[in-house]
Amino acid sequence: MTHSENSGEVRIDGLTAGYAGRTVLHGITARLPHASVTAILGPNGSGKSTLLGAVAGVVPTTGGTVTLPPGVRPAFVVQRSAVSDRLPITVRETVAMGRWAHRGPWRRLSREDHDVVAESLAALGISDLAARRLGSLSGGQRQRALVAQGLAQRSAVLLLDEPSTGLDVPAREAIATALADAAAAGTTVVHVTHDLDEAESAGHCLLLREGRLLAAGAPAAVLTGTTLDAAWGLRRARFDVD
Ligand SMILES: Nc1ncnc2c1ncn2[C@@H]1O[C@H](COP(=O)(O)OP(=O)(O)OP(=O)(O)O)[C@@H](O)[C@H]1O
Repeated sequence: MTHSENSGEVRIDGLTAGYAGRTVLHGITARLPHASVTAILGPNGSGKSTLLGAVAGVVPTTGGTVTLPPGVRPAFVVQRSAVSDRLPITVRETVAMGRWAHRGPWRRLSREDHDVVAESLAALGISDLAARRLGSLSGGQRQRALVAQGLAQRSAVLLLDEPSTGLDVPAREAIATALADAAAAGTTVVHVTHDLDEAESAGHCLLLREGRLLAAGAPAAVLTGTTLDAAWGLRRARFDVD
């Protein structure tokens, strides 16, 4: 991971990464634009989570570079299934953990920390759930809490792995609005999604197939019949063409 002067975008150049000697990403070069929401799409196993993990710094890279804005430590919201529902913590404590990067876990939260936690809860519409135990929540409520934890980190780069998968429309809309607001405030937001409608409302899209970048750019340019056909064979299912 290297740092250099840039506007806040994330640059990925010739990135190769994988697990235990097995290469999953093969020379990905892409930009994740500043103050925008980027959607990463692709079939199961195409390397979306691996790419996000490599940008987050939790998946080791074997070649190429990820260049973050100077001094930035990305906020990373993992898949809900990766979080134990047995953790004996409340929603407020879960979101407050997002401040640990700033305070360290054993320091008292400052007034500013408390304000950021309250704002993050409000942004996801879960202020009324603050005292509930995380493990007692529905999947959608828990996912909102995890996104709020990501927001509370106030990082310039916010990475989320399938934040909306399996959620109902109000939960999806709450998350989409919170991400759009974060981008409008200058955050580089990147999320993995399987939802083409969600990708269409992003500012930028990356489409992966078998660990390679098939297309990148504005949703209208990436989500065409030709590219979707190449990725999934979906052309006839979604577009009445040919
Ligand atoms: N921790 C791991 N250890 C070993 N191999 C892994 C690990 N995580 C993912 N892989 C492998 O890497 C490849 C890409 O997986 P990845 O999770 O990045 O794909 P994805 O596009 O996010 O898939 P999905 O849509 O199913 O979530 C797959 O073949 C997967 O089996």
